[in-house]
Amino acid sequence: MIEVEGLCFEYPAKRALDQVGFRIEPGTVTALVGPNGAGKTTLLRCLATLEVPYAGAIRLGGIDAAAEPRTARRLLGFLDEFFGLYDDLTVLQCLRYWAGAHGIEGDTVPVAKDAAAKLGLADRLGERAGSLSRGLRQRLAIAQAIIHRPRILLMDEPASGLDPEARASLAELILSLQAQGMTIIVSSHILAELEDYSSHMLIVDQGRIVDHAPLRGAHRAGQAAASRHLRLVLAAGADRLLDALGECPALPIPRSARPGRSSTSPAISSPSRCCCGN
Ligand SMILES: Nc1ncnc2c1ncn2[C@@H]1O[C@H](COP(=O)(O)OP(=O)(O)OP(=O)(O)O)[C@@H](O)[C@H]1O
Repeated sequence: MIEVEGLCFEYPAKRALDQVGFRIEPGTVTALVGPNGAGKTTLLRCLATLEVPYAGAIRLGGIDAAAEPRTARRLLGFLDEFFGLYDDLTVLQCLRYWAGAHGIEGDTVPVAKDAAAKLGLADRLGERAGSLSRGLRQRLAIAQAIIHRPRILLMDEPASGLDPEARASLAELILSLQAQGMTIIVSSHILAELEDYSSHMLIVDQGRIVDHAPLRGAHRAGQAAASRHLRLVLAAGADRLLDALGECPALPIPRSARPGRSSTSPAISSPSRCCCGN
């Protein structure tokens, strides 16, 4: 569904993406994670055809995004991190406006009502966008992004600024959009936001993909993430850390690093006890 090869993007004084490549299967929810400045927004904007990379290829549903950006955009919904709404319009008017902007012809009311229903906004159609809470504004922005029934939805930091209840509801919403057949990429630098709904994780750092892996299941994504990204807090320095960790069967220590396979890395030292967290 989404294929990226050798993608490079540069701002005037900064290479933001460097030889990025990956493939995302239809119907998956991919968490795009990485620290601040890693390149998440730039990557999403390139996928959304809002930025033009200087090298590499992006294919969306088999369509070459550089050669046919307009066709590619029909497949795409994009939620910007700093989305804007027409605050003076009602929810229904906002949705009808976006239906028209996406080229939907004829009576746009049923389409707008359908999108509102999908996002739990059916009883808010007459309310002004400017009067909605942050969580409901987020829902309206997503409804606008999916009004043309895209096959791919890209969301940049959708949980930012939401309270825990609204975040939980966003997670449910993402799962329901996935169940409707969408392929979704959601960016965040907060792992905990992504763990309830992601089927895959794409980790970017300094403009490069450092890992891309399936998680064991949406509801166990957090455990999987924890098992893949372990933070050790050492009470004191000690030798033979890998030997100590290798004795714990629950830890995913690579075979090559297990005791007796290789010498302990001189860069890592181990205490006789350590505590682990994520
Ligand atoms: N308009 C710009 N001009 C110059 N450099 C930029 C511009 N936008 C982003 N950058 C730089 O490109 C790199 C990638 O930025 P990007 O916004 O894609 O990262 P990010 O992972 O989304 O970060 P965050 O989590 O903070 O939103 C960073 O070093 C950033 O400073």
